Amino acid sequence: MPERSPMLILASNSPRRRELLLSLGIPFAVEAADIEEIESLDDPREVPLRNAERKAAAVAARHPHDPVLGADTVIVFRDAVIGKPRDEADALRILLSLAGKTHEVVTGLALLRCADGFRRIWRETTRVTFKPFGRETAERYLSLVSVLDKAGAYAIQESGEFLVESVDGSIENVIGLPLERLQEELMRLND
Ligand SMILES: Cc1cn([C@H]2C[C@H](O)[C@@H](COP(=O)(O)OP(=O)(O)OP(=O)(O)O)O2)c(=O)[nH]c1=O
Repeated sequence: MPERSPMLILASNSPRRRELLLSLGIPFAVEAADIEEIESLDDPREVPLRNAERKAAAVAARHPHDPVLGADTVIVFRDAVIGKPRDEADALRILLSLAGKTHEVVTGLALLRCADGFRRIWRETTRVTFKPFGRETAERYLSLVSVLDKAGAYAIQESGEFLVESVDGSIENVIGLPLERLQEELMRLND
């Protein structure tokens, strides 16, 4: 028997995910998985799914009676994954490569509970189109926003208007946690 009532655990270091999950008004605890993330696979859209599953599984193994949520956000552009930039120069290169074009922001989600084998793994995609900006705008953006911990070297929630022309899909998904489907999946935990 568990020593306390089961509680949702968010397997993440991301303050943005914490804030988004808080907005659902569900009690939860946070315990980061700290796994090594996969950076590429033949199918780039599989990368966030596998990473989300690995993050959730690492924490779920330590708390078999609690449901655990893992998530991973990547950019997919020209059939390749763009993760977090290595350094400022890499960030500038990434932003310039995305300027004037449309990319996908793909978040993988995994909700696992070891005790009864509950297992839901899904992904959500948002299409983001960047303005056709040049080096000056990209450098100005990088001087304003800290991007080294952000997939694709930008944060739509921080001065995103510098870069973003349009968004097709969930904005929360771009920030790291798509809430609508998540809410539905969380309700299944009690079925
Ligand atoms: C594109 C984009 C990404 N991001 C963030 C979301 C994610 O936190 C991060 C992508 O890295 P992730 O590896 O998905 O997450 P993380 O390392 O921050 O946290 P953890 O693995 O512990 O859950 O980039 C934004 O905040 N805004 C954006 O516009």
